[in-house]
Amino acid sequence: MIAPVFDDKSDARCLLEMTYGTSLRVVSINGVGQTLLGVSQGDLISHLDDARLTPEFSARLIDEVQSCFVDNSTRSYQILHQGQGQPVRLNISLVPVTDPVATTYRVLMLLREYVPFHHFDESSASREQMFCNLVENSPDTIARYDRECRRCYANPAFVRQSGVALSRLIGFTPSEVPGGDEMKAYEARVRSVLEQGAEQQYELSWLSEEGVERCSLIRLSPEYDAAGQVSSVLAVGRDISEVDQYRRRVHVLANYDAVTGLPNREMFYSRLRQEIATAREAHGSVGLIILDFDHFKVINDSLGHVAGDCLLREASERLKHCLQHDEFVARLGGDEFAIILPDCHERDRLGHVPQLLIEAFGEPFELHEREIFVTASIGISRYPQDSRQIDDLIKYADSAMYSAKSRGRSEIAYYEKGLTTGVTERMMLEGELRKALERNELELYFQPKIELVHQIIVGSEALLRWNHPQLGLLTPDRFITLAEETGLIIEIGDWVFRRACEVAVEWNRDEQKLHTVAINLSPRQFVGKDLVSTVCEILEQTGCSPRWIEVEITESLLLDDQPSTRRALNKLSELGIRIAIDDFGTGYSALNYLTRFPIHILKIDRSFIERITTDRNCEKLVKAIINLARSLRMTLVAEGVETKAQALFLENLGCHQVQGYLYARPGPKSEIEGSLLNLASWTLGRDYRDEGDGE
Ligand SMILES: Nc1nc2c(ncn2[C@@H]2O[C@H](COP(=O)(O)O[C@H]3[C@@H](O)[C@H](n4cnc5c(=O)[nH]c(N)nc54)O[C@@H]3COP(=O)(O)O)[C@@H](O)[C@H]2O)c(=O)[nH]1
Repeated sequence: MIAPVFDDKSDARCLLEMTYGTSLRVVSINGVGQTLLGVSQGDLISHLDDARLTPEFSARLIDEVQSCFVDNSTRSYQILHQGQGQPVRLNISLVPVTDPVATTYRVLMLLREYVPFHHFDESSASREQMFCNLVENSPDTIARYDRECRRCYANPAFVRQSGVALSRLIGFTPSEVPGGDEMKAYEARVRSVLEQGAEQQYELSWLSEEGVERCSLIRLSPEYDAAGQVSSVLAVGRDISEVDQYRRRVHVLANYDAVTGLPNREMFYSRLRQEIATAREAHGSVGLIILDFDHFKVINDSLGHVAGDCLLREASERLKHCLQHDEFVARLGGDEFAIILPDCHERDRLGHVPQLLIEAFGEPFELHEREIFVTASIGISRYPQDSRQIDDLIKYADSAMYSAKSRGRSEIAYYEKGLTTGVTERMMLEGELRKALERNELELYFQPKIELVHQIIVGSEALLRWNHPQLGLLTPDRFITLAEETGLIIEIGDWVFRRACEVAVEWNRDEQKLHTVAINLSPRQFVGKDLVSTVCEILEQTGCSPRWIEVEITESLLLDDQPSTRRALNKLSELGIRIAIDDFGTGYSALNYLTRFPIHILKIDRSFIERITTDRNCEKLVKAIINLARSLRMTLVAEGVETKAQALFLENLGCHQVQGYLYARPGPKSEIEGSLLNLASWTLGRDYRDEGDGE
């Protein structure tokens, strides 16, 4: 390693060798060294006594080298040397060079002419001035730290950036002034450069006095004294705050969701990978939860995307509150969230957290000054019980979530073998639903509606069925959401409307016997395509009177006072079509829409009817709904009446119409026609509104 150091042409260098601790010889001397000493290489390749050096020079050198040898340390001294002309004062440093050969000891001699300040010539003085200007005017911060890591120089840029007076900076270490944890770490780095003598780069971040985050990229270069020892560290820092902010922004965009601020899918994957690796090493477990809102699309379509985003943000906050510090929640996209529970087994978090999450949705969400109830379905998979593979765990939690959805709202499902076939089925159904219309596989079933006072059939609800070639008869819960999500509901909805009108025409041939057919409309049918034009076209083509038709919509459609929805409903009402609110009483607590929209019928949800004879609160609620309907002069229909007791109860409370298995299950047209004949009730259906308040 001596050669490159020794060949350096800028310094005078000479390699000395001492044998057996006494005899000293010159091994080599570079050109600068020869000039400075006024000797040639040939003169010196001998014992020093023979060389053309003064006896004082040689004696002092031998003395100093022996001292080096004794404690194997660096020595520095000054000596007057009589060269070829004027005597020169030399600064000499002796640096021991470890030599593997035990009998010889080598020392590197560095020679530098001592130049007192007044001997500087004009050019070196102006050069000094130039460097001084550069340093003092540099936009980069420049500081020097001594061996104790105390600042011994700071340029104006440094003073400006630190916001601390120069007098407070000089003589202090970074951890003393300005101080703080970041500065402690920085000081440790400066000290390591002082110890190891190797250049390093360091990114220093701190908060400015104005509370703004700043960042500097600092090059820490060791500086050596004449003895070759690191005497100080020069720290040149460039302000990269702007770059840092841009870098952070990119990091946020790449790893966080813009709507909720939660980690996104990418970050979720890397966190899950990390947790599984930790669990693998520690023989631990990880729980994965996938949570999806129920009917979010309907809310989004009916209330608009701004409200949808508000809901996502509020829900994210609620989810975060259910979790402990080491648990993790991410938004995967749409209304799908993922939660990672490390060590879930030990702490039984998997038994607890899903329930907390469901409860978090128990309170209504306030959107545009309205209260909206939203529920969520939850699917769970576990590492390592269900799988050791990340992709499998995600797939399994997803299948469990779909299984929860198929059971209804607010459900929790753990992954079980065989569930994945559910997801495959969903994908398969999507492809086949597209062809179902062409293949004539869709069919309308009908369920009669009975007027309670006279016990006569006044109409039927059209309920869609899919005669699937392999899976048999499918009810809407298997495919309506899918149709809504894929947009197929528009085409299917048109088909339903047309078919229902055709049947209404048949069942109302005898003008004396009014039989209304109720058609379910999805909120998606109100978005985009002109629903009213389609309805008018179908009515005209089928010859159906609007009086024979009712449309059933859900409350969610009315919550956002969309002008287009209001216009469509007003036009349908003006045509003579009656409008019913389906599943009334579930989900939404804002009722003022009842006065703003043309609503004619309220259908009380069957969950209330189910408990009406056993639950006092339920009874009170149904009574209140009946009174509300009466005061608004609306027809009231109770859904899901299964027992005579329920029917009697409803009749006593003054409910107008009922529908349920007690009278008839939904069936194909021909079957319903049979029961209609049997009931011999093709008499004139009566409208409570036409009769006043019906009291
Ligand atoms: N957009 C469209 N939605 C539709 C269409 N056809 C149906 N639907 C929606 O699917 C929901 C479920 O329908 P279905 O599975 O047919 O269930 C109906 C009845 O079978 C059931 N019902 C009726 N009486 C009883 C009973 O006594 N007990 C009991 N457990 N269930 C009963 O209720 C459903 C009818 O209820 P409702 O519509 O609320 O009046 C259906 O609710 C529609 O939302 C379509 O063409 N387009």
